[in-house]
Amino acid sequence: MESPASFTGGEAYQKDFDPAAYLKTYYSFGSSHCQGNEILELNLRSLFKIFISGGVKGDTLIDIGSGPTIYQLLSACENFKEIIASDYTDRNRQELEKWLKNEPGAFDWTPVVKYVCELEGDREKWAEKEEKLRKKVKQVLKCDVSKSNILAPASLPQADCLLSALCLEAACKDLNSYRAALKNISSLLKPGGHLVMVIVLKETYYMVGQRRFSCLYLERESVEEALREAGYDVQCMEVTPNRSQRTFSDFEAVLSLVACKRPA
Ligand SMILES: C[S@@+](CC[C@H](N)C(=O)[O-])C[C@H]1O[C@@H](n2cnc3c(N)ncnc32)[C@H](O)[C@@H]1O
Repeated sequence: MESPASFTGGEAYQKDFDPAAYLKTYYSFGSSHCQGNEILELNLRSLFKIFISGGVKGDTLIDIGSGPTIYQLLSACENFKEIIASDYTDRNRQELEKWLKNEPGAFDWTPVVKYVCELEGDREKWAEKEEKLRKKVKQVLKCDVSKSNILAPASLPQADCLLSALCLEAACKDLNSYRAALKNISSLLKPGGHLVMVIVLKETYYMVGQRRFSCLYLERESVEEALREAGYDVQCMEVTPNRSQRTFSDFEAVLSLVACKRPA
């Protein structure tokens, strides 16, 4: 199946991607939006398994296409000294900064942080974890995965770990650009370093408020092939079918993975 003709590229993201609507739809815990919550819980458990049980660790982690969200960093922040977040749009980066600076009007991640603390063994440590994460995120940078230097004009030393959740399939028009984007982001990773990804499979669109955003239709096999071609050995991969109601998007499964960058 082809992704829809109406590809929503950088301009659409910059103009129409509303961080508040996105957060409300997909990241309200305890709201009536069950789909977001189930998938969010699944992703939080996968990231817990990868970082806490699986022990992916190091000095620096770069999160690519962070959007306005921090859930993906909650377990990771236990295992890295420094985190760099990044996103394409100004509004997403501002929304993220608002939470990092604990400013009024920032999204309330407390229920999500509590859930992760519970997974990690002590629900009561949520305020400590929020503070830890706020300290560890050193920068929020502009990023464009379609460029060879994705963080230009910034330039960073290669990191021990790259994390990317739900970004490349949103940012890329076709499989060729997906493969190219994977290679672009990989230049930021040390040989032997880990790439952690959360990916939606067989999705063609997702809604942000009333706006429909396109998604590159991906199958597990195309992801595996793109990773091999970009120089990775996949260490673990888990596919979970989507059993929830499909109101805001049409994905069929979520894939989480850890891959290791082969030495050059
Ligand atoms: C579905 S959201 C995912 C956000 C967040 N990582 C999450 O897990 O909810 C897709 C993100 O990709 C970003 N994006 C779109 N095009 C991009 C590009 N060319 N380079 C980097 N990020 C891009 C968007 O700004 C948006 O934040």
